[in-house]
Amino acid sequence: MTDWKSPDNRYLLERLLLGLDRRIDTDPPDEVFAIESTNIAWPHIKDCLHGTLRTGDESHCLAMIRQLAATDTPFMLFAHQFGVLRNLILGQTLDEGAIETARHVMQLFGEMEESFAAAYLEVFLNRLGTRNHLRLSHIRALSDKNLLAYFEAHLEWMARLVEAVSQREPPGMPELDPTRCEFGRWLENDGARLIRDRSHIAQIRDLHAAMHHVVTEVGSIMNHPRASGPVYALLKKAESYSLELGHEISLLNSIVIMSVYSKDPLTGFLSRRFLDRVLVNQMEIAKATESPFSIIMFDLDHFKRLNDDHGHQTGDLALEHIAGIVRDSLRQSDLIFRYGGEEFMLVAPSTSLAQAHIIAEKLRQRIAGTPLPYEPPLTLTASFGVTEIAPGTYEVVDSRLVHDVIVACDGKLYAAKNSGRNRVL
Ligand SMILES: Nc1nc2c(ncn2[C@@H]2O[C@H](COP(=O)(O)OP(=O)(O)OP(=O)(O)O)[C@@H](O)[C@H]2O)c(=O)[nH]1
Repeated sequence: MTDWKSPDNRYLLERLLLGLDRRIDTDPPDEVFAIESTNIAWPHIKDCLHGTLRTGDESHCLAMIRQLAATDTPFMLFAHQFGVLRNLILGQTLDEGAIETARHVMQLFGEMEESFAAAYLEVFLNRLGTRNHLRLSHIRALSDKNLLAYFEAHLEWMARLVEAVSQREPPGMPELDPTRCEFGRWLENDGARLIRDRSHIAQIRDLHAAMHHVVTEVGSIMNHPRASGPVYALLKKAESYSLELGHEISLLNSIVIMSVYSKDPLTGFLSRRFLDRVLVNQMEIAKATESPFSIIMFDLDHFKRLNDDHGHQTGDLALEHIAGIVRDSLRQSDLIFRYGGEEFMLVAPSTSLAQAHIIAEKLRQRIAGTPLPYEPPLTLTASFGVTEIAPGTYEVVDSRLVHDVIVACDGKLYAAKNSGRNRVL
């Protein structure tokens, strides 16, 4: 293997780079114009290369690479511009008819790129390890893990992966067979029984298998001489699959909560005593899966009047009627609590504010558009408050945070009542 840092090679590259600079000043090729006008990293790449070639010290280049990695700038952007630079130099060398030199330059650029990609991968692995550790700590903090125990097992699997790749040790890789890791075994057995929707389970299996496939690829190439760039790209993909998996497991977890925790007998909704625990858990899950969730509080309008005019029994019928509409309108993974007499709280995992507004608006319309079968039919309406809980907005999950979130949502509901009822705020 040639060494691009040897004095001879540095001299050759520097000479070619200076030649290119002269040409750029007098007769700039189109690629340079396009890339200079669209990207600010281009001069930095050239400057740091000049510096490295002159002194043999690549620390300036590595600092730039680490800076790119630390700000999550895709390596591809760097690699692309580095490739443009290489092609310009190659083109110039070929124009001069120096075919052997061109071949040599190709090899040197390949080595330089690998050295930069390795530095980039190292920073990425450190950051991935830290992120994964943080996700694990949020899952470990859960009071009722239920299915999230499998996400915890999966995150431990990810931690082994990061360790094995950092050490470049294929034997240290976690279980690669998607049906034999802890999550995979659960998915094949109890998971398949829990998820009644066949297409949903097929989707989760595919996602899980795709992640294993990507990681198997990492294991097979990581010790190849130019693997850092592809390993980085594959791991980035594996991390995004991993988060998606966490998201799916958290939705399944809600199904377990809805089927196991005790319910209010009239509406069949979860009783309020579990609310704080569920919200604390949901906040940790949101942190671990890096996805927001939303809560919707809603309250029937003028319910006292309905009780007063038609009797308490009719009031009870109305509550059952509303419960039926709500149940028919929601996902299996949404958690619904009876918060007070005629007040409800919906906890919608992995749901943004905009999505939650759509859900609330749909509920509002269905409630107002489906009169209680009575003689004559009674039109009911409800008012809604919606709040999003984004994982980036809090550090510590505690009862105070839960309290603040409920107060914020209740405030919206109160405002909806005050601004005329039968609306979503
Ligand atoms: N039938 C019945 N009524 C209930 C139940 N729980 C609470 N209520 C009644 O719901 C009514 C709620 O009244 P308010 O809090 O004044 O609210 P509202 O009349 O709906 O007025 P707004 O919320 O301001 O629109 C009270 O009369 C409660 O007695 C229940 O389980 N069954």
